[in-house]
Amino acid sequence: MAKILIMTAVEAEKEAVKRGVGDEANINVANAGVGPAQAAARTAFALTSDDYDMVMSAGIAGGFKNRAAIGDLVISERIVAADLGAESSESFLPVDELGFGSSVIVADASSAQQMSARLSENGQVVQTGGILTLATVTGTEETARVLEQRYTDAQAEAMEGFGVASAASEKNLPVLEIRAISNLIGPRDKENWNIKEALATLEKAGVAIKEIFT
Ligand SMILES: O=C(O)c1cccc(C(=O)CC[C@H]2O[C@@H](n3cnc4c(=O)[nH]cnc43)[C@H](O)[C@@H]2O)c1
Repeated sequence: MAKILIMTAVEAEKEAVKRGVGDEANINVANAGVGPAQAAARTAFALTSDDYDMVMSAGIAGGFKNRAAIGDLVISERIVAADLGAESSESFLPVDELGFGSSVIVADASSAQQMSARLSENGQVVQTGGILTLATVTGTEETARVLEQRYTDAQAEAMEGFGVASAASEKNLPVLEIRAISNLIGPRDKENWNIKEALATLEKAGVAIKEIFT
């Protein structure tokens, strides 16, 4: 049976995933902390403790307006470091264009497809596409529109996926990011974040992971 490591940012996300996954011995859920740097460091450390076959980054996220709504689940096709690069007077230059590696990690297509099919069967609204990783939560309409135009496949943004995926890639492990939408990306308005609904969606994703991988 495949051994899976699931990294969440904070305790509430970890508990939601665990409620769905239950006590399966082949699935470990751990906290990565907030942001890509801590997530990469903690994932790399967690990967030294066991022989894992696959890594997932899971949690709540912001959804791009008209692409992913609150309560939807977004499953990654690409995990994108959206602020890794350089500004120029004309445009943002991703590291790829600077010749310093890649800002994109391709997600495991087979598990993405299985997760998407299982959750859709169970009535969950699922979106697939790019999930952006940013060290700073987007807080203006202007930045949201810039990101939408730059990443036309992006459904959601969060803060850990590329860090988790980078650690997995160092060990040549397949990786998947799954995000339950708690808020729309734009002007900061935490009172309108529906964390309860997003955590309930995350729990359903945990159930699907258990059903598929055990
Ligand atoms: O306050 C709570 O009860 C609570 C429960 C669970 C999670 C939180 C968080 O604040 C998690 C932070 C985590 O969420 C991601 N996130 C969510 N929305 C966005 C967004 O619009 N842009 C970027 N990241 C977002 C992110 O990965 C954070 O690490 C609170």
